[in-house]
Amino acid sequence: MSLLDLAPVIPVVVIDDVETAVPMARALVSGGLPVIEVTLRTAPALEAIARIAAEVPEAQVGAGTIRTNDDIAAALSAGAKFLVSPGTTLSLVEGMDASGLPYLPGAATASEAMALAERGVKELKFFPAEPAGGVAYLKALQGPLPDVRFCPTGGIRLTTAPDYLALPNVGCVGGTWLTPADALASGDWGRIEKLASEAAAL
Ligand SMILES: O=C(O)C(=O)C[C@H](O)[C@H](O)COP(=O)(O)O
Repeated sequence: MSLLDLAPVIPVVVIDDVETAVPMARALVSGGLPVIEVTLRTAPALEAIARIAAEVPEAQVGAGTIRTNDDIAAALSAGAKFLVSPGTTLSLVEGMDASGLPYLPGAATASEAMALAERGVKELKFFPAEPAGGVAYLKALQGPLPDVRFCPTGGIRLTTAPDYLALPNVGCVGGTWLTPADALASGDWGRIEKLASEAAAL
């Protein structure tokens, strides 16, 4: 099944302390969000992916902020199940394709989406969703690019997600609002599970 259709929301997670990775993933899964993107923005990110992959088998853990082919290799060896990038270069999409994993390459314009669709890649991350034009922009892309589907991410919250999810060219949305830094730091797994269950009901 397509990455876009597994859950209405993909939590985008920034891990500062590797010890939070497994309880956080369990809270997200219990709340109903099994697809989790761990951004490669922090030092513990790869170890966090490895631990979630090993200890939370119900989760589908992927690597976000993929920018280089070295990132792809590192994500693969950590056990990532999918790859997400904020934007796309030719070598990056070639590397993602060669990885054998599902992937969501980033695109923010009609031209970027067309370049990927020309290669047969038609499921994309729309980033940064809100600054790039949000719901109105995606609605406008639907006419000329009806076969391209998106996971918009960037500035989306629980209250704005439904407008995106109502679009026919949106499969799911991504966001960091499910795992607030203060909830991770204080180990407030109940709060994260509640945020996940609200999002899973969208
Ligand atoms: O790190 C990445 O790979 C990214 O592409 C950026 C993230 O998806 C956004 O930063 C989402 O963050 P919020 O706007 O807080 O929901």
